Amino acid sequence: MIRIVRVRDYEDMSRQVANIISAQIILKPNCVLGLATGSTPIGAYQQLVEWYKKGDVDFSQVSSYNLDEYRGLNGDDPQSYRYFMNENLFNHVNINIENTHVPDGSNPDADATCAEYDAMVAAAGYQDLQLLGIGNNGHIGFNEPDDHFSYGTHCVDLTESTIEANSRLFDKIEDVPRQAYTMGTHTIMSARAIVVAANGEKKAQAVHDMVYGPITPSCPASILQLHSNVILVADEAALSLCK
Ligand SMILES: N[C@@H]1[C@@H](O)[C@H](O)[C@@H](COP(=O)(O)O)O[C@@H]1O
Repeated sequence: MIRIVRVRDYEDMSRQVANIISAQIILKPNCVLGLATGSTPIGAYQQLVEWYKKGDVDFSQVSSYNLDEYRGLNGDDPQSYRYFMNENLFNHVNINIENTHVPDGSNPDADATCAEYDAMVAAAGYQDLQLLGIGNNGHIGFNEPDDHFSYGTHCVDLTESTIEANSRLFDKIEDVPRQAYTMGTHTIMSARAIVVAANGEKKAQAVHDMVYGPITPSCPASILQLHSNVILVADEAALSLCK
């Protein structure tokens, strides 16, 4: 079931999402968080850093597993998702960096990287709370539209639309990696609770299809309808097709 929280704007969305994450940490200080990258969660991470500095949220026992990483990028690369997480959250709070996990984009052995990542998430007991953004084409993590749902962590060929959407963060489109390692559907759906954040008109079709469309791998996010505890935090623009 997907519960919808309507918010005014990006700032409001960020505060609501940060509140859900901090509530999870307060309820279970040693919780396992599933974390996401992209423009969407940046505001929520900033809010959490602010509350951490005020002493209202303590990450000392938290562990985290990120959804995805570009294949071929080292964690020191400013375009890598490991770098993004360090810059936007981990370096500013008291999380033990050893307890933060991102698939190893520098390992060209896809089978080994993915198997190792799945084993780690499973050994941690899966995510208490998974944070998700949504791609313009309905992708979650880097699970792109396909003819079947993926299972565990795997290597994907990014679609042209995703490469184009993400090229805004690179100097030129040729620099965007063509492949990524991503948690699969089973891993994402194994989380006890899931919060999806979405803002802006570009997400409207994907948000509509996620909530009201058929459950189909052509909109990977639609599988969230089968999860018992999903909260969608979205602004009016992202909800504009959900009448
Ligand atoms: N792999 C990431 C996703 O995890 C993210 O949710 C999505 C939306 O990104 P944004 O938040 O920048 O719109 O696309 C990226 O490609």
